[in-house]
Amino acid sequence: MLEKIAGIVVSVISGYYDIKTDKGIIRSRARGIFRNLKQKPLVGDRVVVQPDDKGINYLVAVADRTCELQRPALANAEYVLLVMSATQPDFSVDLLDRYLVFFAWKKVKVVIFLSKTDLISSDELLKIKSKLNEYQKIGYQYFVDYQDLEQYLQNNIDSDEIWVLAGQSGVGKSTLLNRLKKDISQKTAEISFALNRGKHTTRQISLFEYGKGYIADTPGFSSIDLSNIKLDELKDLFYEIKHFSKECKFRQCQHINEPKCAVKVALNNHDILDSRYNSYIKIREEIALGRIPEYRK
Ligand SMILES: Nc1nc2c(ncn2[C@@H]2O[C@H](COP(=O)(O)OP(=O)(O)OP(=O)(O)O)[C@@H](O)[C@H]2O)c(=O)[nH]1
Ligand SMILES: [Zn+2]
Repeated sequence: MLEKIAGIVVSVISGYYDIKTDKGIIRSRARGIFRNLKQKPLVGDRVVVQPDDKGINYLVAVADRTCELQRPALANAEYVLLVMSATQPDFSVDLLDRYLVFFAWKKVKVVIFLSKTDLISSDELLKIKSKLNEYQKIGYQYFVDYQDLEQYLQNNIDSDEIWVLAGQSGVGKSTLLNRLKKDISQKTAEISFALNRGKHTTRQISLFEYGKGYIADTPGFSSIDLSNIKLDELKDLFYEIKHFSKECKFRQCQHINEPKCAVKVALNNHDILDSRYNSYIKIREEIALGRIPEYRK
């Protein structure tokens, strides 16, 4: 019996899968069975590789995914590094809430990075920071300084954890990625996916090592579409609304006009931001009317 090895798909090139394992990168093919089942393995998949009697490596099993993203396709992302720009395009809590709802729905955790702070005054930065502090209270950590972010990612990206950048077009995702990649190539010269070098035929997502885990080299979520979120599940995607809703009189309270609604009480006490509650109502109406716009990357 030839040895089976567990690993993670770090890139896909013309039907070949590069699997990072304890024994280094193993280039494999996928068994036809995956194609037949329409279970095409993706970058980020946790897989098992086994050589056949001719020594050709085959991907023989793919573990269930914790989440799956499209455009570009990526499995098992644990965190999104959401890039929001201070200006060009302007910082918007409305858009931020939409992203946060989407990622909560996708079950991906979020850390926020505020880019282009060099283009605004210190007063404007203070204003944005005071808004972001409110999001920090909800549970969304944020960074405005590249060095702080870099240090955080180095120390906190956990073993085998996958991170992916996201954000509106023009906020600086590629700029940030290039900077992170440059850092890593300077600091850990020995890490390289040597098999890949110069062989990219199509531009596909791949993972580069960062901290103890990985960052995807292409931003994800090129568009966010909220229209498939169910009306009833939306409320729990706002974490602080979910938190306060435990005290609502009705278990199915939608926090609109129901009596003894703890969310409304929290809103009146300013324990929930008006802007967050308004985002909830607005997105709810859009879903109800089926007229959610698609936010392009
Ligand atoms: N001044 C300043 N400019 C920045 C910063 N980050 C990015 N830019 C500029 O903003 C523009 C857009 O940056 P990109 O990195 O291409 O943005 P992106 O998010 O990858 O954009 P898409 O590819 O359209 O999704 C470029 O001209 C960058 O040079 C920053 O921190 N400060
Ligand atoms: Zn309620």
